[in-house]
Amino acid sequence: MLLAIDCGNTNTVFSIWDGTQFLSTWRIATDHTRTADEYFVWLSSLMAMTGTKAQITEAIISSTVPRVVFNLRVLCDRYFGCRPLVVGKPECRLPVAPRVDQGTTVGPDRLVNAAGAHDRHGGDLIVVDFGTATTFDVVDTDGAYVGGVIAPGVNLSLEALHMAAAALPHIDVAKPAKAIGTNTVACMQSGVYWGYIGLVEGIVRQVRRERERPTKVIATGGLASLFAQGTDLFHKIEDDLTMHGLVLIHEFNKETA
Ligand SMILES: Nc1ncnc2c1ncn2[C@@H]1O[C@H](COP(=O)(O)OP(=O)(O)O)[C@@H](O)[C@H]1O
Ligand SMILES: CC(C)(COP(=O)(O)O)[C@@H](O)C(=O)NCCC(=O)O
Ligand SMILES: [K+]
Repeated sequence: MLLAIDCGNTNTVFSIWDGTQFLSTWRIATDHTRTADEYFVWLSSLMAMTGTKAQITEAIISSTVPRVVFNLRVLCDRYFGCRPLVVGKPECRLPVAPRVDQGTTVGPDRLVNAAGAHDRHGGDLIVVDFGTATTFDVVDTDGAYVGGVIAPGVNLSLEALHMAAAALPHIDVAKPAKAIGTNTVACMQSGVYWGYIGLVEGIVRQVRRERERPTKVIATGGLASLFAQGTDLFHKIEDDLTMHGLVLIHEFNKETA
């Protein structure tokens, strides 16, 4: 079975793919000091507690945090006896090569999202991923990642408000009942929620103007469904998009080996 690992700047997600479906998905805070042994204790206790019977023999990793890859590699080697494929490394091939400036490094999560979304929806696409940063990945008709947009993430924006202004509390993102807030928290929620809807709609409008062709918008990431309540921009919301892309890239590399 395949262990697929999606490491973001905030959270790292582990999913087990049995060849047909995901058996389980678990999330842990991203921490580059976590050792292979710690990952294994955590993983094996979750497997035992949920009765997940999985013989892991293969692994694929996408990480936006380069420092965590070392310990994840050790995890795969020591406990699962395999060498993981790491997206972004030369030995990991992509179904379609990205078309970007020479010498640039695209976040592996964005390459994975592009592959996963194109497999499900075809081109042309914009994938919006609400992570630590909010990314917009533009996917061409043939599935190539051709660029995009990186905007500050929703929680980063809230954190920045709280950090910079003495009277503004730490709050969670939520869809406010009204745009006009009648208390501090409601005002902040409105600023971030409706400000973000404006950001997403504005960026998509501008990208579509540059692309001059019909382009579907696919959203992913934990906050996608919350923002879908404020706009009809999204053709589809897919929580498992990155994981789907990881499985796809793994299969592609096996087939073309
Ligand atoms: N369902 C959710 N509801 C509220 N906040 C969420 C949810 N899922 C993720 N978040 C928050 O969104 C931010 C991005 O999370 P995540 O998608 O895991 O980012 P990354 O992939 O960059 O690690 C984090 O601050 C996280 O706490
Ligand atoms: C933009 C990102 C920080 C998003 O990461 P995430 O929010 O998923 O942790 C990541 O994709 C990244 O580090 N990218 C490198 C630069 C680029 O994609 O062009
Ligand atoms: K991500």
